[in-house]
Amino acid sequence: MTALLTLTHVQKSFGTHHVLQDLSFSIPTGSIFGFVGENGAGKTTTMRLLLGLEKSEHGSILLAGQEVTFGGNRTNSITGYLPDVPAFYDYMTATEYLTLCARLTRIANREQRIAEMLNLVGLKTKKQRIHGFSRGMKQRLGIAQALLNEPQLLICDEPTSALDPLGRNEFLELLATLRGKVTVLFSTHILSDVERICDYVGILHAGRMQKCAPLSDLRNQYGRSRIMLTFPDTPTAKRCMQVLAHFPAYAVKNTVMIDYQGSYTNAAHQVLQTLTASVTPIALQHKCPTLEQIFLEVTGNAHSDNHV
Ligand SMILES: Nc1ncnc2c1ncn2[C@@H]1O[C@H](COP(=O)(O)OP(=O)(O)OP(=O)(O)O)[C@@H](O)[C@H]1O
Repeated sequence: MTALLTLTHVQKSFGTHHVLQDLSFSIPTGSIFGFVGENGAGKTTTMRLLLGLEKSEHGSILLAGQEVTFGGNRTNSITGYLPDVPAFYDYMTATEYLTLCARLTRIANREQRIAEMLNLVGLKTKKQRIHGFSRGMKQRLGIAQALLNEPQLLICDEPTSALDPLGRNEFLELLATLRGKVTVLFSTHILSDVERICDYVGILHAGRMQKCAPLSDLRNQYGRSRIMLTFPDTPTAKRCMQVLAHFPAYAVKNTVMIDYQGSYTNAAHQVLQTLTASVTPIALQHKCPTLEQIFLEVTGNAHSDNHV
């Protein structure tokens, strides 16, 4: 794995509040990296450090082999940034606005690059002014702007939080098309969005990166896989609990949940072999651990009462 971005032992405090205590992690080149943490965990602070907008007390940040420094803007030429609600000059059209940005940042081949970006994000409106854009269109224009300078790293700070389900869906599909072309740092509270498009996940908690791994590894390591049996009624589910007395199972109304480790096939086989004819389920479902379960476990917020 080659890493585009590496943070090593980064510390950042505001007065006596130690927000980042010892933050170390890497983002593999070309990946979509889901950056998650509770409110106030320090995600925005980390992104501001990556953009050279905050000064750390300790540690180093290397982006594409270059040191990121406070107030320095060298690495910003290879970084794109998309905030949750991007601001524009609303009286302009998308093309006018991108032309202004391209002029300010001295981008070569302006016209061609702008046309490519508008095409990439699917904004075909030539004459419409930005004030008439939906939130989703504005977010897509935000991506076009952030990608204008062909960055190696695209930082997105809660980019879907202000979007409706349709806009969110379109936005995620667009972000997923960037996989392998741009390395994306995707900060969000919406864990289902991370599950949908990210290959790597970093969980920030108590000033440190508690876990940083491919999502598939976290699924294997954390969270419980379950088998869910559905019965026609609650009494049958209760009878099933008696039959499965030696399994780590619990009943919720007419369903029975069974935790298992290892192979799903083996676990399902054992359960079905143990069941008797009087407790035949009407459905059997395999429940994979969700990122939410994993997140709660890693941050120490998982409840022992595991009813779903
Ligand atoms: N300029 C500042 N001065 C003082 N405290 C700050 C400053 N910026 C951030 N903080 C504090 O640092 C902590 C981390 O804030 P940050 O915005 O980085 O968290 P976050 O993980 O992005 O949270 P959220 O998910 O709510 O946006 C918070 O307690 C916040 O109040």
